[in-house]
Amino acid sequence: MLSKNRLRIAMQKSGRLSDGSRELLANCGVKINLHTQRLIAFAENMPIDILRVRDDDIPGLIMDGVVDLGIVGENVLEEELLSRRAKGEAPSYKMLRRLDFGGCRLSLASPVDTEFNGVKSLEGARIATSYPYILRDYLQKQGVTFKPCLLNGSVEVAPRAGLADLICDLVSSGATLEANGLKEVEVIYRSKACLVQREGEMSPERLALIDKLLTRIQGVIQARESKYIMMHAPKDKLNEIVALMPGAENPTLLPLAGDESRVALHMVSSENLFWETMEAIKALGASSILVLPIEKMME
Ligand SMILES: Nc1ncnc2c1ncn2[C@@H]1O[C@H](COP(=O)(O)OP(=O)(O)OP(=O)(O)O)[C@@H](O)[C@H]1O
Ligand SMILES: O=P(O)(O)OC[C@H]1O[C@H](OP(=O)(O)OP(=O)(O)O)[C@H](O)[C@@H]1O
Ligand SMILES: [Mg+2]
Repeated sequence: MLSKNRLRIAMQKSGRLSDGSRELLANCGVKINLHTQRLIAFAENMPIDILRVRDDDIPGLIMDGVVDLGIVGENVLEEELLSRRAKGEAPSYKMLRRLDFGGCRLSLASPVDTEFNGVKSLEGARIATSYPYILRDYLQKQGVTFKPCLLNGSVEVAPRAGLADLICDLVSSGATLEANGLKEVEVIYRSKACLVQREGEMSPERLALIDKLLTRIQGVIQARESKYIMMHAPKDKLNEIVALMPGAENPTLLPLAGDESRVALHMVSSENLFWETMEAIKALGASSILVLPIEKMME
């Protein structure tokens, strides 16, 4: 039985978002044993219960106030929002933040051998999708009506099966489209995983716990996007070297024993350092360039 006093978080049980969701919570110091097939997991060190469900159910669980937080794709959240609005409901939730995984786009795709003459030419077309409301919202704004063909999975087979003229489905690398003889013709929605909170009353303790988690998530994501950079740099080229580093803060400079012309330079960069930048830094006379990952960060 779930306790009313513990924070409830819904995440995808198995699929594209489950590893990212589990890792994020683990990196935030939430200790959960998800190795078992249990659909409910209890954190050992914090008053948090995890509900492991189909991703499609997460927006509804948040909007109905069953869980306090959920980690879900923006695409699924938006579809549920539009679907409930179409039924005359007024669903609500709080978007706490976008996360750094689950990036994909919802796109229209047509068979490679057919010509695409723009969205306006789709009037009356049969389009297979699992996202009828997002698609309708997009096409309606362009004054286009279409015939939806609802499929919950394997949408890519619809044109070859003679069910539809085009599809509207999620794309990331584009490999699935290619394997099915389809080409992406229009992006209609860009999505990432996000952290969502239910509306409504919450105890001060629960709000404080959400706040703590959010601060930790910020630290985890910021650390993942940052690098610690160390090098030996010539003193007369310091400005040029620092200017090459993306998102650099003030560097720390330390003397190098037995070398008057160079210093040890340490700094945190808010982005990854590309090979090209490292080569340019080396060309300015720097050596022993190290780029290290950062585990945690707090400002
Ligand atoms: N190719 C992809 N690359 C990155 N993220 C993706 C990709 N496809 C989907 N996603 C994101 O991950 C979410 C979950 O995708 P997944 O394919 O695991 O869903 P599902 O098959 O509906 O799973 P479930 O069994 O939970 O209903 C999508 O709603 C989307 O936000
Ligand atoms: O552009 P790509 O990198 O090929 O990714 C796109 C595919 O990924 C998703 O399905 P997934 O593989 O998660 O399987 P599913 O159909 O079981 O949801 C999505 O529905 C596409 O089919
Ligand atoms: Mg699903």
